[in-house]
Amino acid sequence: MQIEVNNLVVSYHNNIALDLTELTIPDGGAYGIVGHNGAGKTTFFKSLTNIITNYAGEIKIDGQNVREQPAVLGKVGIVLDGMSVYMGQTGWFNLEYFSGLRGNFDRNRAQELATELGINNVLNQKVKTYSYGMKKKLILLMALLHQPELLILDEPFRGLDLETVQWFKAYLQTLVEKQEMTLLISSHVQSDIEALCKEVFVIDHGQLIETIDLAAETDKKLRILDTTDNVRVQAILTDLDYAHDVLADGRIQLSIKDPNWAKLQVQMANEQIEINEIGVLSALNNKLN
Ligand SMILES: Nc1ncnc2c1ncn2[C@@H]1O[C@H](COP(=O)(O)OP(=O)(O)OP(=O)(O)O)[C@@H](O)[C@H]1O
Repeated sequence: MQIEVNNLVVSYHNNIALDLTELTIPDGGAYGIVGHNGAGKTTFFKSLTNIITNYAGEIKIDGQNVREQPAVLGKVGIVLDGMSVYMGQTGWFNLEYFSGLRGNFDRNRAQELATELGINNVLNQKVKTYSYGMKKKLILLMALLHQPELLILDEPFRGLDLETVQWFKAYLQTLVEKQEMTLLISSHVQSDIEALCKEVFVIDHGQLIETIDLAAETDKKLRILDTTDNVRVQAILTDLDYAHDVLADGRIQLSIKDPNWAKLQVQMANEQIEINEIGVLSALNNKLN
């Protein structure tokens, strides 16, 4: 589902929390919304889904104005961090109750998804007996029940164990690739965003400050190089006419796609310069936390 935002301004008590002049998110694929704490990510997600409606400007999903034609949100699933469910009721009760709000409940589909998510055996228990991860999976299940064409996930991995996060990422990738879902996801963890998203929108103080094409970044194969003699390596790079940058801490940023990469390695070996570290440089560095 395509999202179009025009002149969106959201304020809390006269303080502007979000001010997006223009933002278009194409249909299909996974997109990251990143930014420091308080940047406006959750506010953006809430506005997209009519949880917040008191704003100036316009939001369209698949050409429908969400405030005026909220039916379009029937195809949208959202999981906000800290979303609440009825803790004193069972998982089944919550699934039926929240599905009922949308008008129908497909028990078989719920059962299938619960099995995939590994929470089928706890659905008869009260939610207050669930672990944090189980509760999060229950909320995800609610969002997936209606086969959303757009899934919005706010910090979906926070508090989950590594194994669950890995499973969850693979599951989301399948949804995006095989079911052509559009995924909008926020996370403060760089590797999560890099693993899933092809494009990332960076929000700062409520404004869109940058759009990063992660696929193109990966193609450039930019690396951070740290060696036993970075000063000498810089001189070699200059001699080789090898495009590079030097970071404040002396490490060197270069592309291993450069035709001189092999020559550099030979020269370093000849001069007995060793590589301490060669890490991936991401355009996302320092933009998430
Ligand atoms: N209900 C509210 N009342 C008043 N101010 C709010 C409210 N919700 C959010 N804000 C303010 O709006 C701004 C944006 O908050 P928002 O929760 O959208 O940020 P965020 O990018 O999701 O942050 P985080 O990464 O910490 O979750 C912040 O300055 C926050 O303090």
